[in-house]
Parts: sequence; C-alpha cells; structure tokens
Amino acid sequence: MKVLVTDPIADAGLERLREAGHEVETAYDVAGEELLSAVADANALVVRSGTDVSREVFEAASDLVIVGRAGIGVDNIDIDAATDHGVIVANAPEGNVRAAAEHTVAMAFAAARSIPQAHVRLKAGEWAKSDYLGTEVNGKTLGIVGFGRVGQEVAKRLGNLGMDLVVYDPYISEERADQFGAELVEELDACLTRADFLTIHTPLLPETRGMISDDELETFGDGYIVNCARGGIIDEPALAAAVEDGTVAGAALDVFEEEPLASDSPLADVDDIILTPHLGASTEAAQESVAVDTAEQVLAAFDEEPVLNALNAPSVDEKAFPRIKPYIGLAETAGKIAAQVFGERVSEIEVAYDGDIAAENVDLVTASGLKGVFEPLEWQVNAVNAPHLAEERGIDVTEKKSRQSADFQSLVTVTVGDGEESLSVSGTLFAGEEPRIVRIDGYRVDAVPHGHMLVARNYDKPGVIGLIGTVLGDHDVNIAGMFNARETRGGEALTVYNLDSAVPEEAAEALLADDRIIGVRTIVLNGDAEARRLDLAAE
Ligand SMILES: NC(=O)C1=CN([C@@H]2O[C@H](COP(=O)(O)OP(=O)(O)OC[C@H]3O[C@@H](n4cnc5c(N)ncnc54)[C@H](O)[C@@H]3O)[C@@H](O)[C@H]2O)C=CC1
Ligand SMILES: O=C(O)C(=O)COP(=O)(O)O
Repeated sequence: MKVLVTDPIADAGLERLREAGHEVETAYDVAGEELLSAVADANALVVRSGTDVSREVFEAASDLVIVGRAGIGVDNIDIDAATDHGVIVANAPEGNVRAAAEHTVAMAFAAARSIPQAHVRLKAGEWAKSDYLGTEVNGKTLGIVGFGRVGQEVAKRLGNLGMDLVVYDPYISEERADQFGAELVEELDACLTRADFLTIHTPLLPETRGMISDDELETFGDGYIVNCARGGIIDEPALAAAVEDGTVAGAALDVFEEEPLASDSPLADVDDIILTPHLGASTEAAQESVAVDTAEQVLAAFDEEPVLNALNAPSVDEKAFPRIKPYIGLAETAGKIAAQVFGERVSEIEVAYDGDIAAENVDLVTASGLKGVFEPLEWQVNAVNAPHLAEERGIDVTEKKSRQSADFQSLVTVTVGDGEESLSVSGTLFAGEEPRIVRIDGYRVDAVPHGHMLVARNYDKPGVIGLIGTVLGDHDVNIAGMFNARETRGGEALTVYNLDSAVPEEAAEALLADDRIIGVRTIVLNGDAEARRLDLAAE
C-alpha cells in the first residue's frame, strides 16, 4: 500500500508504516494540482494542519482508504466529502493534549509578563526594565471557553498556580467542571465578564467561528486573551483593534485564520499581541506520540481492523471487535443475497440480531449489512459511507436486537423491502466461524455463501432438480453444492445452488421456460471477504 505524508510527522510514525511493509512517500508543502497528482495512487494520506484536504482531493484519490490526522483538529479535512467517498478520517486526539496545554500556559505567562517584547529589546541592546510591569496569574480568574481535553489540562495547570476557574462549554456537565474546581457558567458573556485571562479551547465549527468579536472583546475588557485552539474563532481585525486601543490588555495567539500568517496581518503590528507559528503540538513527545498513533490507525484501516479514532465510521469497541468480526462479512453477504434475490428497488432495510450477537455494539455489522445490500446495485459503497448513502437516498434503516434465539447461538438477518414486499436472508456462523446462510425468504436452507449461487423457486414436482442440473450442465456450469427446501409436499420450494462459475442468461431463461420453475435469481458474492476466505481454504 502507498502512504502519502504531506505534513512533517515524527520518524517513529514513518518507520512504523515502513516496517509493516508499506511504501511511504513524503511530499511536504504540496498543494493544488501537485497534491492532486501525488494523492492519485495513494491508499492512505497522513496530514497535520498544513494540508487542505478538500473534496477535490477525495475526487482525485480513488484508492484512498483513510486520511490520518497526526493531531487533533480536523477542520482542514472535508469530512463529508471523505464519507461520500467512503474514506475513513481518523485523528490522534490524545498525544498532543499536554503539549497544547503547556503552550497555552506559556503563552499566558508570556503575555502577562511581556516576555517576547522584553527579549527582543534586550537582544537589541536595550535594558527596558522600567517599561514592563506585569500581571501575576495568582489570584486572577481564568475564563476557559471549551472544556474538552486541552481545556481541562489547562485548568489543572493554571488552577494549581492559584487561578480561579470559570468555564463556558454548553456541552459539559456541572459535575465535570466541579471535578476540576471550576465553575460552569451558562452564558459566554458571564465567562467574559468574570475573567481576567481568557483562553479558547473549542474546535473551529460554524458555531464557534467568529465567536469572539467586537462585542465580546468589549465585554471582556482589560485582560489577556490566549488562543491556542484555532484561528477564526476570534475575529482577528477586531482583536488587533481592541488591543491597539487598550480595550484588551494583550493577547497571545498560536493559531490563525489563514496559515501561514500573512505578513500584512493587522495582528503583526500590535506590540501587545504575541504570536507563535502554530507551535502548540510541536514537542518531541507529542509529535512522536501522534505520529505513531496515526500510523497505527492507517495500519488498522489497511487490515480492516477497527480504526479507533475514526470520526466518520461506525464505532467499534476494540475489546469486543474479535467477537463481532466474523459477523461483519456475514451481514454483508446476507445483505448481498437479500438484495439480489429480492431484485426490486429497496426502500427499507432491517438488520436484526438474535442471540449472543445482540449483546454487542453492532454499528459496524449493520453498516456492512447495508454495504452488502447496496453493492449489487453498483453503488460505490463501503461501511463508512453506507449509512450515509441510505440516509441520502431516503432508505429507512432499522436495527433490531433480541437476546433470544431459538435455533442458533447467534443469527443475523437482513431484510430488504420496497414498502409492499420484503425478503429476509439469515446467516449464522457454524463452529463460531464458518458462515452459513440458514434462511432465505422464510425457507430453512443450509448454504455456504460462496462465489456464484443460484436461488430457484420452483414447484415441488418430480424432475425439477434434474432439470436444473441438466440446464446448468448444458451451459458448462458445475454444481459445487445444493440445498432444497420446501414448504409442503407438492407446494412451493426453494433451491440454493453453489456453483463454480456464473450462470449465463440463456441458462436462466431456459429454466424459466419450464412451468415448474417460478423464478430464478443468480447471485454473485465474488467480491466478498468471506467468499475470498473460502476460496483460499479450497485451494
Ligand atoms: N495549537 C495547537 O497546536 C493545538 C491546537 N489544538 C486545538 O485545540 C482545540 C481543543 O482540542 P481538544 O480539547 O482536544 O478538543 P475537545 O473536542 O476535547 O474539546 C473541545 C470542547 O469544546 C466544546 N465546545 C464545542 N462547541 C462549543 C461552543 N460553541 N462553545 C463552547 N464550547 C464548545 C466541546 O463541548 C468540547 O468540550 C481544537 O481546536 C484543537 O484543534 C489541539 C492541539 C494542539
Ligand atoms: O492537533 C491540533 O489540533 C493542532 O492544532 C496541531 O497542529 P499541527 O499538527 O501542529 O499542525
């Protein structure tokens, strides 16, 4: 597999990918057409905040399986486009949290004590001691906007340095804030009014873009603002003006609306605004950690294992994965068979779980069932985009679970319908691993889901099985196995054949010409992981 890395990550991450036998190409600072051509044959793309992973990138990268973000923020990645293209987006949300929190603390001190300004003047030979009278953090109030991983680490550190903590985050509980000795306020304004120092730790979202602008700066008043989260959350011209005219005492910014920061940015001209070039995550420990975590996620995606920090794929619990893994292929197969036997436009899909499997988180299994249904309809589909495709096409998806199962330890049933008629296919695992289709449209069967299959509905009359065998033989189709199920003697029956090759259309027509045959459906499972596994076993 080819991994394209377009922002510098630690060698440990590159090594991990190479050791696993993958080709790793680094192409730092590529953008535009150059990026589109570099990504064209990549199976994974690894980025930090420097690469704009737009919809065009996904359109240009038809073999892409995963975009790994070696860090936290994914605002530079078009996740909807990734989902539309069935590409996993995964970040590394833990490894750089402490680094970002420490940088925030450093920036608060740097602003409060004018460290960079004094440093520059001293280097220039000026002993400007009397120009700087700083502010202590001890006994002051820190307003924290966004109380997630980084916000909480900042609270720990600055709380221990004697600051009172006021938090604004509409998505956390009072208890959570309490655990950090912080007071949760309901309005941003309350946080701004109370704070002497303000630090921002939200993602950049439509809701947080421009969240701190003229009015908020006015409300905040004479204090210090630190932003080590994302550019665009604070209105830059408004901040430059507020610090310039003394409304706000000072600011320290690590992140900018446009990066790299333009040299004519209004921020650059204001002495009491301190700037660093997005260094929050740039420590050796953080970079090593996020690079290795990202490499692990890329490898998991390549191996079709759960990608733990996937942001747009069905969630999977790492410990439970071995228990659900065999059902992923089974649900996909059941979905494929159901769609092909049904043969009509599908507007409803139900994936039902009976027995032990019902105790598990089956999001990924359900998504695979949907994938199976959609694949014969020739949609570009995988477990990442299947739920989204269903929603987009107005297909009703339901998941049902029952811990009871009369005949099987675990049973997965995919039912497809068009609002009037429906058809169900159930599968189980024999001996915990061998996939078997055990029910089709209510008939009890025992079919190995494998390669090419033929499902025939026929009247239970003498000679039918001979007829099918002869017609298939005449068309050079070898029968590997068959199973016949009937409702009542002489009534309707259903026969399932495993075949060594595809059924030609003329063979299907010849069968349908006999009035003992009610219908035939040919099924192809070739692309299926379970089928491949069985093929290998057969070899
Ligand atoms: N400067 C740098 O190098 C680094 C920057 N970051 C950035 O720091 C930010 C925070 O990262 P994490 O703490 O890991 O994220 P997180 O997802 O753990 O926390 C974000 C918090 O923001 C809150 N939030 C969301 N919308 C909000 C709103 N409208 N008002 C108030 N709170 C809101 C959420 O409820 C959540 O608690 C991100 O933007 C991330 O990209 C992270 C690491 C390094
Ligand atoms: O992890 C984040 O959100 C960061 O902002 C770090 O960005 P970087 O990896 O240094 O480009």
